[in-house]
Amino acid sequence: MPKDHSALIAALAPAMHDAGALIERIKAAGLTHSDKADASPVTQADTQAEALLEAAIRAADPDAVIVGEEAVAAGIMPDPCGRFWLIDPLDGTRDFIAGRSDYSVNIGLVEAGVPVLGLVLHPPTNTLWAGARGLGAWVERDGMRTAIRTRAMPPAPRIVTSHSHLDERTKAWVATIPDAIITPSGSSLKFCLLAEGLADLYPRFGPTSEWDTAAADAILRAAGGLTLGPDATHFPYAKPGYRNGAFLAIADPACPLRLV
Ligand SMILES: Nc1ncnc2c1ncn2[C@@H]1O[C@H](COP(=O)(O)O)[C@@H](OP(=O)(O)O)[C@H]1O
Ligand SMILES: [Mg+2]
Repeated sequence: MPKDHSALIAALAPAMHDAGALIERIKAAGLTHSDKADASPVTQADTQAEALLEAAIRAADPDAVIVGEEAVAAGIMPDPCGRFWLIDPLDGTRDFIAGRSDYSVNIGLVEAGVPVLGLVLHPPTNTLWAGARGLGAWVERDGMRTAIRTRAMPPAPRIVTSHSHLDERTKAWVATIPDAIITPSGSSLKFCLLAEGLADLYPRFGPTSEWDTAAADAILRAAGGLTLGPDATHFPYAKPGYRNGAFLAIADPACPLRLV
């Protein structure tokens, strides 16, 4: 029997901090990066952090199916199934390489196509967001845990968009929202801003993979928000190749906005 969600988060949180510390050490020592087969960048930090996180999941959940971004890049991709973990050891690699601070470490658990548990760490500040279906969501800063919740939609909504991959369709959608305040940000931290009640909408038309979004999406859902696909149903996981199409993350579930 796998541990319950609360015990899994407690067991994995130390590994999240260890992965963050490892990434910061590698950054301080001077980064080199190479390009993967899909031309996206990878650093030593990505591969070493993924090995650490995969070992931690195996220790906490011995029969786990684990899908890691770097393992997939190396040709190891289990088929989507009813229950599996997703690891993105360093999301926002372009921002990381560019010297910006919005990158994150991500572990998510998907059950029956729904992201039900997530942990997201921001290495530069050692901030950890976590949450699970039925448990709520929280953030830990300086060892202090605070419960988090999404906010009601304000008259001037804050919209978060990708720093590195902002496409024309996303720009066009954002332009239709009156009085929007746009905040560019890298990585899954955009979902965390919604979960924490600091932003309202995260539209994304360009492609991502499920490891980019599962952990933080689980935290957003646990904090009261939702993520919808273009057909206005809950954005599903366990898709072929773990490929994400367009989605709209929404803080306030009463918000009527949709992607199309
Ligand atoms: N063309 C593309 N195809 C698939 N994923 C893409 C992509 N362009 C960006 N991404 C994903 O978007 C993530 C970055 O998100 P953001 O732009 O919000 O910072 C990247 O994560 P990595 O940095 O882990 O590779 C990458 O996986
Ligand atoms: Mg990523």
